[in-house]
Amino acid sequence: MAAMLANLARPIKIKTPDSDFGRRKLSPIPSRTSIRCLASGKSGERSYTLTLLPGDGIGPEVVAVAKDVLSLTASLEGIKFHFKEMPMGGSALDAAGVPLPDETLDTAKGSDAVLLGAIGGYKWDKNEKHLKPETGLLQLRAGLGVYANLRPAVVLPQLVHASTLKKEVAEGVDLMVVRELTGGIYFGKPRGFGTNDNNEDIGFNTELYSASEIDRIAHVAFEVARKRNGKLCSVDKANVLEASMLWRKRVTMLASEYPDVELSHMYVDNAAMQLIRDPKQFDTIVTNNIFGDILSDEASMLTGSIGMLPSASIGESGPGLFEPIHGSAPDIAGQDKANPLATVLSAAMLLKYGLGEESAAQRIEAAVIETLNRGFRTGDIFSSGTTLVGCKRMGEEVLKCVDSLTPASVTS
Ligand SMILES: NC(=O)c1ccc[n+]([C@@H]2O[C@H](COP(=O)([O-])OP(=O)(O)OC[C@H]3O[C@@H](n4cnc5c(N)ncnc54)[C@H](O)[C@@H]3O)[C@@H](O)[C@H]2O)c1
Ligand SMILES: CC(C)[C@H](C(=O)O)[C@@H](O)C(=O)O
Ligand SMILES: [Mg+2]
Repeated sequence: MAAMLANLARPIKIKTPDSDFGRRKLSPIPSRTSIRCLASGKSGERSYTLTLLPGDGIGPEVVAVAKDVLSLTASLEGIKFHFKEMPMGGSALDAAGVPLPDETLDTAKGSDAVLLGAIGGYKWDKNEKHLKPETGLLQLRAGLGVYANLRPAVVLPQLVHASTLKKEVAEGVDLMVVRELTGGIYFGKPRGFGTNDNNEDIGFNTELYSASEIDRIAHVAFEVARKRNGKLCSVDKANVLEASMLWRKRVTMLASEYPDVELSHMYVDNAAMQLIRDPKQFDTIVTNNIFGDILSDEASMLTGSIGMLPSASIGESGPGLFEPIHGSAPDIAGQDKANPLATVLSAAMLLKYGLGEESAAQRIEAAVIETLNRGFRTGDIFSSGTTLVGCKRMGEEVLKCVDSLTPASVTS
């Protein structure tokens, strides 16, 4: 992680007429190039094993698009990918009886990076906890040790009209949610079911953080904020919860190591409100697992749709996990209606932060922008005057743009 943080990504500069990714510093996340080369001895070699976990619902639809985009990009950029597709979530439950088979975790651990679609669905909703697709996802995150989940929410000028917020509120939003991913109430013990003194059924979970868990996510957030606008807002519920009181104490303590970062604190209920009232007041937000889950879904709607938000999850070492923030969307699964762009942009994050392949990542980001410039929209981001397309067609249009970009039009 230290090497990764030392090698912070430069802002992306893409020479496409209407793109302003370059000005926006769209992906100010630490690059993992140096740590990867140190860890795998792969310096100079441009051949990678990628584990693909399509999952359930729209997962296979959006991962198929991202795989095609990765394959074409690789051939144009002189990279070799060896894809290993493994079962995960509900489809793994059906095939192997568990949501995360050992072979899936082992393959993921042994690869250079992991791309996940989404898991879950009505069929498995009533399963016992250990047999839920969602449990498999938590096991995957814990197994890979990816404690830092970076969820950028950027309102692209092409999609301002797709936002449910007024243009003047949404326009120019560019924030990063740094979500703690392997601790808190998702993992805290004790948890379970039981009965109380009145013999009434109870369910309980524990919001639990150790100082070291808070410190490591705070360091990531301070570093990310330092490379953005130097503003970090830590979101907690320190007026009520002990775990949040410790969170605030540790984050405040670490601030002295980052004098160039302006730290503020906000209670989560207020943060949820402020994100809608005036989202541009935020730059980098750091928060715990559950608040980050909720606030990032909220932030996604500033950008027009949850179908636009990618994410990168990283740990101290080993492969990163890259996934859209959305779920398996059972309401539209199998209908070719899903927006694949969040997964395509997650693939770009994989290239940039998982593999250090910046030029390839930029090619994909530029292709997404160009596809939007050409007016193609899935239903979730459709507005009048644009062309409504399905998931597959959107993928085909992105591929055309990947193919038509010349090295001269994609520079770092
Ligand atoms: N990381 C994951 O795999 C993940 C994340 C969230 C939810 N889930 C699971 O997904 C299932 C459904 O959960 P949910 O309905 O609360 O959340 P969801 O994100 O799947 O869907 C919420 C809404 O957003 C829409 N949507 C989501 N992604 C879209 C896309 N790419 N394009 C267009 N529209 C999109 C859906 O149609 C739905 O109306 C549940 O089983 C849940 O546990 C998984
Ligand atoms: C499916 C669920 C376990 C997951 C989470 O809560 O982390 C999802 O909502 C997400 O945001 O990736
Ligand atoms: Mg979520």
